[in-house]
Amino acid sequence: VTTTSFTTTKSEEIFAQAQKLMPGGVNSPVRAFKSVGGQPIVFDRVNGAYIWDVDNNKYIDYVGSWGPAICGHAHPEVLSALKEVLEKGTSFGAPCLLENVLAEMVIEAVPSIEMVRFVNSGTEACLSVLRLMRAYTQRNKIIKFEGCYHGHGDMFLVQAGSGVATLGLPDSPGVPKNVTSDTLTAPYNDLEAVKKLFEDNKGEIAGVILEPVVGNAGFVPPDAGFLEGLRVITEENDALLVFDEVMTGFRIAYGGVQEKFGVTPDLTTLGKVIGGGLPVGAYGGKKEIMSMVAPAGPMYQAGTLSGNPLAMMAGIKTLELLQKPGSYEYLEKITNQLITGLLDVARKAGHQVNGGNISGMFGMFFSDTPVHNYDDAKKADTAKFGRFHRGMLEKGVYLAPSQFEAGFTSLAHTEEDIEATIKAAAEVLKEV
Ligand SMILES: Cc1ncc(COP(=O)(O)O)c(CN[C@@H](CN)CCC(=O)O)c1O
Repeated sequence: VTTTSFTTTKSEEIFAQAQKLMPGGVNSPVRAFKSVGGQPIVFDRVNGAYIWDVDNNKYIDYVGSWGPAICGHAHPEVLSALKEVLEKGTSFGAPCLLENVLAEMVIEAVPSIEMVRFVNSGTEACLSVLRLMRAYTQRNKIIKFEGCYHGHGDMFLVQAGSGVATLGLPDSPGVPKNVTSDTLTAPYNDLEAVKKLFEDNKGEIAGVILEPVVGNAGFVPPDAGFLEGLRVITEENDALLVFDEVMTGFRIAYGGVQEKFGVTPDLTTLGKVIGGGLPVGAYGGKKEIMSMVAPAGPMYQAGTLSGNPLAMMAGIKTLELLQKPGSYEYLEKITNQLITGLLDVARKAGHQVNGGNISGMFGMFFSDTPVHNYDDAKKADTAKFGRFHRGMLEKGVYLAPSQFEAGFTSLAHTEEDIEATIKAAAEVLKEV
């Protein structure tokens, strides 16, 4: 895909103005292109696998709004369902049937979820699940993994991935030490480190929370036995196992990583895909645990727009589309074709690269060692990644603007899109 004259005049104007109005000109840090350099692209519209920016450049999109656009942007069936719901109002602040419908679909799909609560973002889901972990076990400490990102809640901003890693931030200011003193960290894929933390903090750890396939340190899948090992260790210590499937839910498989890998956590967080592009998050798990959540139980959590009909309908239609036979086989096929092609042309151009995919989630590191954890990921050549990102952008391919993010495909991506992307990469990788 080549764009004749790649001009970003309007993007630059709008972004210059944005920087006067909003910190860094964005409403989420990773969008500012800080780690890849250069001018962020201001979107005008999206459709299917494509983006058009305000200068009318067209791109093949491998970010998909960071996951929600798994059926393709602005899917006609999602939009028409939303238009119908719109006629009846946007938010009730009261029970509505659509909440039951999406809840039933989520409970039906996700092995660990017997009962679910909807919220408005992945961050909210993770904040809530953290409180529930502590309320249920009456213990305060949690284990998270270096490079994993669970939203921007204070407790999680320790060795976090995603934007925190992208910007190379130390743990964020404004987070009191006494808040993060209960957050223990271990390297991803390191069961011995987890065992040691449990030994050193006997009876004090509420549970372990992780991205069961990491997307926020770049794409880092679990080593064989890692997830199974965590399930055993948490059971041995009467601690909870929590999968943060905000990114992987309904993407790695319809039932998430827990279905694909056959390891069932006690609690799960969801987001992105289940909102079909509207603000939704969710947390759920065993009825016995979820029954602690107000008003059924004493653990408080609430939200004005939680479960609103618009967001529920966007999620319902998205999951219906994903239920169509062959969806995940298609995602696996085109995404494996993509990453195999990218790694191949990169090696042919003399670069050391590692990467892979699981279903519609992929990643590539400019690194000569396979990446098993955050330390490995940080050894990657992020400067080269930045040059690669810019080169691909100018050829009409929009990749996640950070080495510490994953890539996402959709049911709307065609084999022609994949081939065009690989062709563009072959040209760019000769120069980076
Ligand atoms: C595993 C996982 N858990 C929680 C979150 C937080 O979800 P949100 O609050 O951004 O909806 C996320 C959000 N992911 C980032 C992308 N890496 C969102 C993009 C952004 O921060 O702008 C996540 O990946």
